[in-house]
Amino acid sequence: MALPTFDLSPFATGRELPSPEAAAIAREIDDTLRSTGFLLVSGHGVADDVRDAYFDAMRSFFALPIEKKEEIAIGRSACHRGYVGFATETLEGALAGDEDAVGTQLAGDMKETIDTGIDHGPDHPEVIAGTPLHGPNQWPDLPGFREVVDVYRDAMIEAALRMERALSMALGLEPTFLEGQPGETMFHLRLIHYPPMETLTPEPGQLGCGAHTDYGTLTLLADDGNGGLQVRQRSGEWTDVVVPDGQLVVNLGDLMAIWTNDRWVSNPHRVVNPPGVDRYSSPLFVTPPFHLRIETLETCLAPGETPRHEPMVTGPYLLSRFDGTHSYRNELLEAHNSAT
Ligand SMILES: O=C(O)CCC(=O)C(=O)O
Ligand SMILES: [Fe+2]
Repeated sequence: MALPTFDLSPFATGRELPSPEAAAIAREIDDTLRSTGFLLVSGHGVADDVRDAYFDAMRSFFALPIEKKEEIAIGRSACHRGYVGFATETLEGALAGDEDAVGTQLAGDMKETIDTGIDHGPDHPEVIAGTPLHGPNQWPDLPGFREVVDVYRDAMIEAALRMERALSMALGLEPTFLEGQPGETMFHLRLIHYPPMETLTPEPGQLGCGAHTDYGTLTLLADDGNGGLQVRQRSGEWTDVVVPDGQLVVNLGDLMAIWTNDRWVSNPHRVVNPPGVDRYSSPLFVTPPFHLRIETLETCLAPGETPRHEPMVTGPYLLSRFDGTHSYRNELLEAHNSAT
């Protein structure tokens, strides 16, 4: 399915907002998001050479022997950062409002990842306060790797800010509404490798990445052009997402439904490992500050209308979604892994 592409350059940091040009794009984005939670963006500010160096770094890391990769295993991190091995995360069934379905499919995803976030040193106030999900990344012993990933994450955060400005305007709010929420927005950059299908012996229903919705507000994803990402339309049909070279896919996470009272909702998506070729992809997950209470925005309520969702505090909600899907945090999945 060809998704529409929107130019984010009018929302770049330093550009005057709101501008008539930005307002027109924001209106079109709103029209699209009322029917599907997926779209493409250009003008996001991530330079091709920055992206190419990052994808090369991903290939180098995932080619390392498993013992080297396990040196930075996520289970060694107190803040959910590090290497997640094959079949240890199970996204199938991780759908909003359907938490009971998580874990009914126990065969884990046929992918491996590194989960990273903004590096928080020991003096960061949230680290001092012991807030979960805040702390340092774990880095492999690969020269230049950390620098390349940090440069790419910074570029992707700028892309995310452009998108947040567009979404804020699309909701009839100040352009800085989303980025200006009190506290520190969580930006989790994930590096993913999917091996080719024929190198695997999947259990029934096992996928590269099981059907799920994303948890936060917004995800921006780059891939290597090898395909495999599929999105479920409101009609129930699964369609392939083709990401043209140089563009990013943007999709909504579940918290957006609370904020917008279901004007915009997330779509389930999944990855089928492509045949004959490895797939590398990388989502940046944008989640509002840990302590922020998400409740329906006034601009998304018609006169007399009441919110359809209970308010939710971001951090505990995100942790509960991680607990359901990561075997190192979930006894049921852990037991399945050690038995197979
Ligand atoms: O690799 C992809 O294309 C999608 C990954 C994804 O949906 C996720 O990690 O949430
Ligand atoms: Fe996802």
